[in-house]
Amino acid sequence: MSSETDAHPGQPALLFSDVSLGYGDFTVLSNVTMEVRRGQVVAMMGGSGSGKTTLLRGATGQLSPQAGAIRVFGEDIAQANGDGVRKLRQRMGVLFQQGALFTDLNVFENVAFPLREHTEQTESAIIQTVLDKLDAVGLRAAAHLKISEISGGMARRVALARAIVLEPELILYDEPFAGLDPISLGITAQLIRTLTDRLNCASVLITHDVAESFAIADQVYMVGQGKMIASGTPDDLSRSQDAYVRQFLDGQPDGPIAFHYPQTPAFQQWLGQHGGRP
Ligand SMILES: Nc1ncnc2c1ncn2[C@@H]1O[C@H](COP(=O)(O)OP(=O)(O)OP(=O)(O)O)[C@@H](O)[C@H]1O
Repeated sequence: MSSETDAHPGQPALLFSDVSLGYGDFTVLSNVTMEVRRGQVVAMMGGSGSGKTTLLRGATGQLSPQAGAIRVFGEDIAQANGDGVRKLRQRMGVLFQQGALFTDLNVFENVAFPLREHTEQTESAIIQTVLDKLDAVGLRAAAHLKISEISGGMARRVALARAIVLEPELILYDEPFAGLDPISLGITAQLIRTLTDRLNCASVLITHDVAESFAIADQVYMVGQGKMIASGTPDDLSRSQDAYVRQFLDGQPDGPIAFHYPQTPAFQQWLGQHGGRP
């Protein structure tokens, strides 16, 4: 696929080497190793609470690993100083679940915002770039609309145009398909693939959606039970007989993925303080 035409085959845009991540002395995921190269779409999958968002926080440097190293464009992000992290983040686009558009700005100004903040481009260059990015998401003719005048699916696409306006080398998408109707979902998935190919960037999707992500991903990583459960191409995973992978892909209610959040000492303590029965 497109990874074969990778313009930068030498160095992954994102590399996790034997990484453990968590909060305080609670470890969410251990020994995670994965890489994402330019031109690749990589899907990061796992059940609710398995640690997908935690991985994303590691990639942006919001969370330092408890063990191992996270390299962004070859640099250890946990070792970088404030200025270094800012420079790395400028080369990344992050699309959060709630696209958080500015409701007091119209569509055009929302997409123009990062250009005004981070570049010295002239007004005519800004108009050209913003219309070009809106065109890439099919919303050139919606430039003048207020945020209150566009649908939820359109708002996602505006947020996507804003995330790519600085032409990032790495884009992280947090649940890009959540809450979209089947048509918008298919359009968004194809957009992610097309933009990855056009910008030759590396794209990481955090998602539960098997069908859409398998249709566009070059590589899939699946986390669960505190570790990396499986990795491979969508075809590799589709053929897997691993019980966790099968339960996740087939959406079976019974299997190794527990419905109940596990009881922790902190919960037992809270319950005791509130007079609940164990
Ligand atoms: N700020 C935090 N402090 C302490 N624990 C946290 C924090 N954020 C997340 N967790 C815990 O880390 C674990 C993984 O959460 P995370 O949000 O990474 O899961 P997820 O796979 O993204 O889930 P979902 O698909 O439901 O969004 C959970 O047990 C959660 O309770």
